Amino acid sequence: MAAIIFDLDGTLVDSVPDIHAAVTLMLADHQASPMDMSQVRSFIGNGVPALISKVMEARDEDPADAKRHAQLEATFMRHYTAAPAKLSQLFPGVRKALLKLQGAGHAMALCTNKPIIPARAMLASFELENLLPLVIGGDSLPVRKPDPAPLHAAARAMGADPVLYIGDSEVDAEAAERAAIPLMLFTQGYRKSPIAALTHSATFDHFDELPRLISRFADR
Ligand SMILES: O=C(O)COP(=O)(O)O
Ligand SMILES: [Mg+2]
Repeated sequence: MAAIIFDLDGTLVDSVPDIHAAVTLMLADHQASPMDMSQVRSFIGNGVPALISKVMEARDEDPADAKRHAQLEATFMRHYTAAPAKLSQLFPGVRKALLKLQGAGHAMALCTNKPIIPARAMLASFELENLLPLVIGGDSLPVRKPDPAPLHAAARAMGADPVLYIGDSEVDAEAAERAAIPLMLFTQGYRKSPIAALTHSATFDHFDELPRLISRFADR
């Protein structure tokens, strides 16, 4: 029975609204004007330090200014951990699909570049913590996706074979390829490239399709 690893932002949860809200509060605290939601969405995928660097670049600040970067990151995290799941929503069908997969006996884990504290808080808000008890966050290991190590760590912890990965982005495709784990690409997330540009084993547009897709894939 295949074990399944899920990405979080842009895969299970449309999390941009809360990330955008925390960026807006961070910018306000540092006397800067807000940024629109679509720009913030394009900065998501490589974790919080990369998000802060991209915000700095967009504002003609030098992301290599470590002191300024650390200040902004601390401000962002203060706002974000206070409300990681106030405006965000699960993508349609996520809960039903996870319940179905759990019922079918699949071991499941979360592997996200989001720091572990807001990642766990988000799972709790959506009452998914029992479905995804194992969480590898962006700060759980010295490296994050697209390094394959977080996927390997999740796979090892579940101790099951084969393993499938469900994600939405360029980062997920690269991590899966480097980990030699098949990726099922959710097409409605935060990907910036065309589907064909990303290495994947299957695609799906709605979580209602996922349980059948996984059982067909595992039966091959
Ligand atoms: O925090 C990010 O930038 C992305 O998070 P994800 O790995 O859950 O998509
Ligand atoms: Mg993602």
